[in-house]
Amino acid sequence: GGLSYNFYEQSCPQAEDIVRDAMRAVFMADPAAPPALLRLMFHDCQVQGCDASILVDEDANGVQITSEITAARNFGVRNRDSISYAKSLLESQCPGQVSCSDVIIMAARDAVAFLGGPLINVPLGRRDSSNIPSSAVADSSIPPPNIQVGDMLRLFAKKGMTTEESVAIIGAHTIGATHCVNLMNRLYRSDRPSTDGMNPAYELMLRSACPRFSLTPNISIVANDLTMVTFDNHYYRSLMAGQGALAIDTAMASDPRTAPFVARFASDQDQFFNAFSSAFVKLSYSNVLTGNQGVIRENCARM
Ligand code: HEM
Ligand SMILES: [Ca+2]
Ligand SMILES: [Ca+2]
Repeated sequence: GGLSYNFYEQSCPQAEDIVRDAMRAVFMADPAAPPALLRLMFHDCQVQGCDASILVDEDANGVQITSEITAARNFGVRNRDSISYAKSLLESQCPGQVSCSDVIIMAARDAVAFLGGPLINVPLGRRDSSNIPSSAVADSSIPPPNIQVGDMLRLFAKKGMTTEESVAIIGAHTIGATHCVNLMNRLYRSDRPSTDGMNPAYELMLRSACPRFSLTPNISIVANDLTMVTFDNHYYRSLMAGQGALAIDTAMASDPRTAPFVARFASDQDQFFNAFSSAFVKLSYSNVLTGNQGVIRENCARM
């Protein structure tokens, strides 16, 4: 698809090392940065493809625009500045060569490896979008926390993923956290089913972390699994115990299409890592611009 494993061999052979070193500094300073950067990649790739549209805040003349980041579904997305930091190092070494969209992919890859996950070899050569991004498209393209299993499988099948890979890619939730605002509906809506597979003790814990009349649902967070700073298979063991924070997490453990993979990943971390790695590469191929399409932005925030 126009991407290759040695894309920067001539134009910027040290590109991957520059990004890795920059990210190591970011990750050492802020343990919440790796999950943020992994989610940033998903939310970029999900909207118009992996084209760094999520980074744009200004048009070509430097005039502020309504950017994707203002979409409600992008609530909590952070660390766009870490991408710009790595990009500025690249610009000083190899000006005009490395796209912002490739930096997003490399940073997400490095985040997974930094927290103990697989080191994923990803093809490079993406180019950046040059059309004004839309927060409305972001809100309609990024899945809601209560997405049904069937819709989730269709979403990832469009990216060529098998059911196993779809279950694996959501294993990204083995790191990071969820803000209470994304849990209130699940915990307190009146038409909630009497059981949606959530463990009662875990539900009590969530309710005390996120009280119904909380004044700080945009600030309070709960861990996505018990090892939120380790990329491991604990997430799947939590799901089997009814301890998934989001409805889609819990649903994967009981749906007959996905449950066998949840169980397998819970007992075999290597299998999770292998399926996650191939799923990550497929995600990173979403609607990429290559060749003469798009541009290499100099400033990731400006068209
Ligand atoms: C059906 C698919 C998915 C849904 C509905 C979903 C939904 C969510 C929600 C609601 C949050 C909490 C955000 C917050 O409150 O701050 C979250 C967090 C997160 N998601 Fe997903 N997600 C999905 C798939 C993915 C995928 C494919 C990835 C990456 C490959 C991913 C990576 C993450 C990460 C790393 C976090 C933690 C972020 C942090 O701690 O800053 N998610 N997700
Ligand atoms: Ca995008
Ligand atoms: Ca974990």
